[in-house]
Amino acid sequence: MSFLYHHKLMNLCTCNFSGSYHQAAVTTELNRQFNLSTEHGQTVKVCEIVAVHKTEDEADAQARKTVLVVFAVSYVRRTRQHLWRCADVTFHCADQQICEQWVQVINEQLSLLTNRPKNLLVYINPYGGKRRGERIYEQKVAPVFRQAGIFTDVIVTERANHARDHLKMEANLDDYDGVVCVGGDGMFSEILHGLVTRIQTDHGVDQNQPDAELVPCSLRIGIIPAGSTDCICFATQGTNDPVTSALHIVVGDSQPMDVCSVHHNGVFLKYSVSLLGYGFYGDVLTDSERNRWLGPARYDLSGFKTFLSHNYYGGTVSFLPADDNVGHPRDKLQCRSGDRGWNVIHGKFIAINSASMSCACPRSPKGLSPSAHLADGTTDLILVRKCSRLDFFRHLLRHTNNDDQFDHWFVEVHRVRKFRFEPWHPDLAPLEDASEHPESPDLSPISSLQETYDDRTAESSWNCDGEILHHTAIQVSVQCQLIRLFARGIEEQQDAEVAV
Ligand SMILES: Nc1ncnc2c1ncn2[C@@H]1O[C@H](COP(=O)(O)OP(=O)(O)OP(=O)(O)O)[C@@H](O)[C@H]1O
Ligand SMILES: CCCCCCCCCCCCC/C=C/[C@@H](O)[C@H](CO)NC(C)=O
Ligand SMILES: [Ca+2]
Repeated sequence: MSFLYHHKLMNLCTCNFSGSYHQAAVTTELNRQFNLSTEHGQTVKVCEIVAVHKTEDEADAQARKTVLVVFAVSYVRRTRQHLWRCADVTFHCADQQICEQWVQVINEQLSLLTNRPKNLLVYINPYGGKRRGERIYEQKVAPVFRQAGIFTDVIVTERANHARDHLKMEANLDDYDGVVCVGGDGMFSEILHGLVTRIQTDHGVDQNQPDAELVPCSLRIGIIPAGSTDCICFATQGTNDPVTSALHIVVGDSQPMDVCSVHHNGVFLKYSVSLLGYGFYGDVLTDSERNRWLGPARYDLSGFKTFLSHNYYGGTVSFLPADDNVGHPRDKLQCRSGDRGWNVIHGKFIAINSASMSCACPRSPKGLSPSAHLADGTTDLILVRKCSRLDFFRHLLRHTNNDDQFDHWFVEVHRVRKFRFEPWHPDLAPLEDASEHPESPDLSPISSLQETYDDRTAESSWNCDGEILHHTAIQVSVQCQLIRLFARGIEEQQDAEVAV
């Protein structure tokens, strides 16, 4: 149902929300921020109303020398580039009873929206990003929650893994409709692990079994971006803006999301929702952790250093393509259990990236895999083979413009449901990789940097949503729609609402 206001309808506005209310003539006047002279109209959907409340407008009443009863409707207003703001439209009525009826009816309509959270558990990482988590929450988010009548229990974390452990062992999840994470991707990872592990424990599911059927989480997770990359927030709502996130939570958005489970020899290691990166992104993260004091700038410095190092790593990647379940009636593959359909690739790789979502972030607005989907049960496996520095630079550059970053001879991408990686054992590693491109001379003048590098012994590490994994041989399996966020994915760009 829509709540329509238009300057031509303002003087006689018909209120008939449920059929049980009599017609009411409501004299209204829009706030000064709206231009009454324009011909444009505007519709506010009830599901995008944040709150309605009676207010005082003494100044206006004095100017008009008449007593006016006023109520204000706060609603979601789209501005530019997926940014949402809370805007108010104020209605003036000559009659107190009519005003109260409007407020009551709107509140009744809001109470029918059962997807809206009423009680939230909020965790704030005071040390994420530029260390502004607490301020961001208090100044930008708490007022929106208060306005929407949401109750919160807030925990400012005192150590790494505080939020994870609290969710795993202490929190009374029945008290809440959702969990809010104020921080970056690392903090989100804590919430993810705490919540998913708790649900599996409560349901007696053993996470160490790579083929275990995991139980989806009923509680949704909201992300208030206050980290360095904030790629999960950016890729699920199109912007890293705390107020926009708060409003997606208030309106009760729900976005299912795939989660990768990562195992090593049958032992559970971690979950990942965005990037699992070996080689380049693993090395960037390892180096950046040494420079945490630099804040978000640490990624730029480490990215530059890692690019200059130009390391590559030998290994074997096996994967199960996403379309193997579909098959074809004439493919002669009979229904049998086992590992049919696995592809195996041996090679030397600068980067092995598994992007379970686009991994868009301000540095790379279209992300590592622009067409990856949030909830399709697959991850995009991107293999960047050994190539020249110049070629790798061209590849990286394409993450920042509209050119296709996969359109290089040394890059291949596969949409997969599962994959495995095994680093080459130094004694078993082939001396030459037959897959290397014959015409790819290293055009870089900095090739001396590579002289001490032994590509038969070197191993990188895995960057798992911004956390380092301590094993290199891993098995990864996508768990379709294991969690839900207070988000709706990136909306098709609409014309931003201007003053009406
Ligand atoms: N009170 C705390 N003290 C120290 N570390 C904490 C605390 N609370 C959480 N952490 C840890 O801080 C790490 C980084 O936090 P967060 O992800 O919020 O910021 P970031 O690393 O700057 O951002 P991004 O992950 O987006 O790059 C997380 O791995 C989290 O476990
Ligand atoms: C010549 C300019 C090259 C610019 C290349 C930009 C490519 C950037 C791609 C960034 C993808 C980030 C994916 C997100 C990963 C997060 O999980 C993680 C934790 O926050 N962040 C990082 C940086 O590892
Ligand atoms: Ca996916």
